[in-house]
Amino acid sequence: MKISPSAIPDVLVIEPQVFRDERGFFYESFNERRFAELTGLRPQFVQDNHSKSLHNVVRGLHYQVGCAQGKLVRVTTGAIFDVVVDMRRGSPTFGRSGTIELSADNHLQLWIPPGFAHGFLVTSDVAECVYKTTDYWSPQHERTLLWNDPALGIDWPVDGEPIVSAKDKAGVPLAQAEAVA
Ligand SMILES: Cc1cn([C@H]2C[C@H](O)[C@@H](COP(=O)(O)OP(=O)(O)O[C@H]3O[C@H](C)C(=O)[C@H](O)[C@H]3O)O2)c(=O)[nH]c1=O
Repeated sequence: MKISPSAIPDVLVIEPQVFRDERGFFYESFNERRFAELTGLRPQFVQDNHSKSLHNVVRGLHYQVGCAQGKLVRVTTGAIFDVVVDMRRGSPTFGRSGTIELSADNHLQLWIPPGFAHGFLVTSDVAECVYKTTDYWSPQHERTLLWNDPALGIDWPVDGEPIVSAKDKAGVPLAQAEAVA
């Protein structure tokens, strides 16, 4: 397993060691001891999520206030353009976005600390995204940042009009968004 920093300090890119043979491949998708050795972090995950999305779907940008979730995200089918935005009040990178391709082929994972909005665009025909969270989903604490707010400066590689939920279409621009204390 290799850990590399991303454009935003604290957001980490994880490249697992993949063992391939004539049958296929095997890799440890999470190892608490190894993760702690390499990052100094011991996130306590309480929830595993799995979503499947069609081509050109955008999900997000979601975050929680009061019970912010850290997330360990990977893709098991297809590929996504994954996006994080720093929503931590007082952060020197507040409002800064980071993007990365996560795919079933590259096996990359993203560690997103609590306090970040997260979302993605599906760039393959279909994509399955699985991720662990360090706190429970809480609808009343969930906030939606407008995914295509020009102030975020995110160059989404959309294929025409993306498929976006009503909730996400009603997202809040960064200038009006609630920060995470
Ligand atoms: C997030 C969540 C949702 N739900 C239910 C609520 C809805 O009935 C249904 C779909 O929820 P939603 O449209 O919010 O799903 P996504 O748009 O994939 O939300 C996720 O989008 C971005 C990518 C994230 O990083 C978040 O983890 C998460 O907010 O699942 C649950 O029962 N538990 C949950 O933890």
